[in-house]
Amino acid sequence: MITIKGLTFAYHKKTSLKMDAEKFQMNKVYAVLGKNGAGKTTFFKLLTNMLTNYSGDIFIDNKNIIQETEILHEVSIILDDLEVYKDRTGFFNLEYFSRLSGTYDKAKAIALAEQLGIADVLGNKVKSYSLGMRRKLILMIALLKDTKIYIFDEPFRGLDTETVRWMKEAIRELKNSGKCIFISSHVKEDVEDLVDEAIILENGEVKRRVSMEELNESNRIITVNNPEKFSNFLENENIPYETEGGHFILSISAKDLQAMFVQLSEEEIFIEEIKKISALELLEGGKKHESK
Ligand SMILES: Nc1ncnc2c1ncn2[C@@H]1O[C@H](COP(=O)(O)OP(=O)(O)OP(=O)(O)O)[C@@H](O)[C@H]1O
Repeated sequence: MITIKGLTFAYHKKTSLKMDAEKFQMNKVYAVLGKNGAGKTTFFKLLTNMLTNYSGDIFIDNKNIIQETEILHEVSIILDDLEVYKDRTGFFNLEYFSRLSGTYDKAKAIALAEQLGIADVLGNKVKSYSLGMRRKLILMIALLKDTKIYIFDEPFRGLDTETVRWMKEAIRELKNSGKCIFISSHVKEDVEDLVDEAIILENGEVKRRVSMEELNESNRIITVNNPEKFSNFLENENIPYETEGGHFILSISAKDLQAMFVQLSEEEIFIEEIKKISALELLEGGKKHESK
């Protein structure tokens, strides 16, 4: 398990990540989502001691990663901007990066490369690779390691649809073997069918954590003639909602919505517009109102 306590990190005095009392479990896939600059990569770098001048504590399996650094052998990380040695072969890079924190199994590397369709080019210099081939090589570097935690920064970027499917399957297999996996992505659809929970970062803070169930719920954006009356109604009925730019966001089934229509018309609240939206589409906005 990963536990974070009172974490604050600043680049040049500007707070870039703030996180408190967050826990992440094994056997789960977490998506870390957020706009450019939200703090995704910073979070990953903090988890792996690439950035250490922070206040607060990060524990992996109850070991403070600053004091007991050997626990980081249990973490594989692939950052979006990982630089491989372009003047060397694919084989060289796989062996080099594998040996940095463990052992190298050439047979496993070849088997993995065959699945990814790059076995034929592993003997060639990386500078002759296409972007997709280079991305595959980078994914292989992470997948060849046997660790408890895997961090993939934008793992699907530059990959074709078939490889995205393959990578998702690889991530599911890791999860089924009890690992904890973090992935960041800008493409929400890429993570929707994969993750157990999404961590929504905004300006370096966790805005929300959304479960898989919430991700798959269909939400509705509702515009009404009398917003004040409608919010009172929702609160009286104990229906949780969020608001965004004068609209209401509700997670409600079609059946319950029908029943609500009747009640609303009795109270002279009229719905002007309803739009269906997936939970992930909401993640960049919305102010949560828990019903009391
Ligand atoms: N080396 C650095 N020096 C100074 N500020 C930095 C540095 N790296 C990141 N930042 C700042 O920290 C904040 C978080 O950046 P980070 O790269 O973690 O965001 P991100 O969510 O990964 O963004 P992206 O989606 O663009 O990769 C941003 O405001 C960014 O400008």
